[in-house]
Amino acid sequence: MSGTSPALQPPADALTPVRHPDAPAPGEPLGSHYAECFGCGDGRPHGLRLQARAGEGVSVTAEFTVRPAHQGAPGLAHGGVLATALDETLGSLNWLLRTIAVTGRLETDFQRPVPVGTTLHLEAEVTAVSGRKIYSTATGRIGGPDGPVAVRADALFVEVKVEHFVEHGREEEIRAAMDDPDQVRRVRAFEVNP
Ligand SMILES: CCCCCCCCCCCCCCCC(=O)SCCNC(=O)CCNC(=O)[C@H](O)C(C)(C)COP(=O)(O)OP(=O)(O)OC[C@H]1O[C@@H](n2cnc3c(N)ncnc32)[C@H](O)[C@@H]1OP(=O)(O)O
Repeated sequence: MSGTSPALQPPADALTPVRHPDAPAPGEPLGSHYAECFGCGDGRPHGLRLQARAGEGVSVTAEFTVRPAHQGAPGLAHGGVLATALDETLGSLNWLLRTIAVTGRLETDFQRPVPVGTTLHLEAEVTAVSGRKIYSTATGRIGGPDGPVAVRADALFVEVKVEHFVEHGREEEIRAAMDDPDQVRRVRAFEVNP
């Protein structure tokens, strides 16, 4: 069973998403937006280290291999970890729009169990934009990029200013992020708003 609540239905006057002219070319890796991010950073030993690549239009692909640290039931991925993989993949779409946005709502369907050692092949795309609201959808397949869907999600991201993080984040991490020597991450974090 899968379904989407009315909160995730774009309004009738929603716009078709437009890829930013400076977005990475299809196939290019997006890199990490923050080294300590549990989804995409390489600073967290048990993090997902998900690597997303730009696709056509406003879409991305990504892979995540389930490790023992990601178990819920014995030998199987924890559902919350799989939701994180979907959330991270969906969140990376905003880089193609050059928008900073946070997850407002994430609805996930778990359709097949995902064993440890499995690589989840993720695909996501923005379907509509309405003001600050960005509507998107994602699937995670197992057994290959064309394998059966194990998990899927629909989401609403809400555009925010960089002040969202400065106001709400802990000061020491904010300072460290601002001092990050990695130019790509700094650009993604601080220069995405026009
Ligand atoms: C210095 C260091 C910088 C670092 C720079 C890093 C940059 C790159 C970081 C990216 C990180 C990615 C990581 C993965 C993605 C996460 O996991 S993000 C983390 C999880 N999400 C959060 O923490 C968000 C927490 N929630 C909030 O902060 C606020 O509720 C929100 C979402 C910003 C919305 O609050 P708001 O700005 O006051 O907006 P609000 O007026 O309430 O809503 C705006 C519209 O959205 C709708 N809406 C809001 N929430 C919902 C909802 N839950 N359901 C349905 N509709 C909703 C409203 O109805 C409204 O619609 P309209 O009236 O315009 O039609």
